[in-house]
Amino acid sequence: MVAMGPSKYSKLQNGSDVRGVALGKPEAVTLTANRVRNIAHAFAKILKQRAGKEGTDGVRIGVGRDSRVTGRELSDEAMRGIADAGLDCAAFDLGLATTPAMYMSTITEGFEYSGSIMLTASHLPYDRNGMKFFTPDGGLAKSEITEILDAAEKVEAEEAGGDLFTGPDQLSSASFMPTYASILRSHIIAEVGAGDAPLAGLKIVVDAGNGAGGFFAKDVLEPLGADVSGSQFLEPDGMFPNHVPNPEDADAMRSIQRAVSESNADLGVIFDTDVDRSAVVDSKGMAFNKNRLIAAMSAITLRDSPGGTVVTDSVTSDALTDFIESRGGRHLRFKRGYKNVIEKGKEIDNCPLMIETSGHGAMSENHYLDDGAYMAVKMIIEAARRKGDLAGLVDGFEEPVEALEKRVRFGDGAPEGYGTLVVEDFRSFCEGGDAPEGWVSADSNHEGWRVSVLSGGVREGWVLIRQSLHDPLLVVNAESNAEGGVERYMKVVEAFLDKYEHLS
Ligand SMILES: O=P(O)(O)OC[C@H]1O[C@H](O)[C@H](O)[C@@H](O)[C@@H]1O
Repeated sequence: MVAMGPSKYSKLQNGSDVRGVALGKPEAVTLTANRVRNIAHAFAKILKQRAGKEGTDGVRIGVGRDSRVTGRELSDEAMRGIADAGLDCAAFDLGLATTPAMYMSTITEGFEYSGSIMLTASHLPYDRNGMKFFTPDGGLAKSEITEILDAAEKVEAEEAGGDLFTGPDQLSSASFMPTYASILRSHIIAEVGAGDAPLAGLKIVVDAGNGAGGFFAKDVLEPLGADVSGSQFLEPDGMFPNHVPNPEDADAMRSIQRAVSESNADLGVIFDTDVDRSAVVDSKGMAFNKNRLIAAMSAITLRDSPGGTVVTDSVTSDALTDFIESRGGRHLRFKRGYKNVIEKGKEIDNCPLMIETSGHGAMSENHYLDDGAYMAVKMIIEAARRKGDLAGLVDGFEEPVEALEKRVRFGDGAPEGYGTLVVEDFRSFCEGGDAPEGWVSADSNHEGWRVSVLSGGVREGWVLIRQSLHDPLLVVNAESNAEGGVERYMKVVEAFLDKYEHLS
């Protein structure tokens, strides 16, 4: 008997998102227009079932997209798929939008959609696209995405995605981004407390990387008095001709640092394509991304929520823990994956901030929503209050001298659970006395295995080996406060990994 591989729909699942190739040779395209239509159809039907149970009538779903070249076509298909789910299903085209705004459209008065779909593949190349789903309860979980994809597969099998029900009343367009921008503006006005032009005198450069974030300069900052001249790549362009829209990317960060310096700005803000992530640069060019952004956001939130817990992903620096503790907080270094981080935070009393080094950051005060624009707003409010001095916010936080991330792929034939097996071995290696002197298991290990490297009894660095969340590979992270330290640790790791035949 031939074993069944994963279905074409289930292969589109990437954690709590749908992702695939949307452009290219037909045989390479996995996220076809037809599949998007069937997936949206399945989402609408699932919402309909839920609405039926709750005794409410009708399902209204908003559809937004980032600047990708395939965005409009796929959005049109998603709209049809929703309308085809029944006469009581209506689809609203929200046009160019951001991922967090799509969630906000489900809870904002006057819109209150039953659900929303965002077409985006975040920072991935121009030929990819994807789908994110929201209801008023938040972003859908991994298990719900599996449920939708299974149902979509059935829709395809039954060929039920025809034009049977689509009537003109079921397809409309609506404008939500101006409402969302006004929510952000009101927050800045209220928090800075300096009238209706609280950003007058501040020069802020925005880099939207040709994604969906251009509205932030024109509709949020400028109306509040900020000078946004010098902003760059605000025009949506799905070929992303300037740099990868990704605040984790070194070239992207250099680009905004250059823009801040050339235009003598007080601040720079950079977004990823769909604006669920952001980073900031101060007037001296200091980058607030990764650990430093977490430190800054921790300082802000712990001031307002004393003694709170900050949940982060697993690859954060030891110095970040020290910093959070120095501000009276507790650092829970959890797992990679923004959903993991946010869901963990929801379980904890007094957890104001859940944030990843990738730049996904959510706050309990903002619906536990990872919103890059909201995080930028928090940093801008702080900059306005402190007359631009963001460096003072992270006083005492030190970046490590060296840091490295290495991704080690599994070769063909690697058995199921290979990553877990290697990680378990690494744990035994560290705990069984085979590791070099000074390698001690870290206090908390929620994912993979992390060791602290001590030198003369003093913490010098750390190493973490973990299975990647989405890919068949191991990720090794190492940081050291000693020059040459990372190279030393990596020699140990490479010698350890050498014996595994399925690692390339
Ligand atoms: O495990 P990795 O391969 O490093 O990927 C993990 C990362 O994947 C995506 O980028 C998600 O948006 C992040 O939330 C997550 O942390």
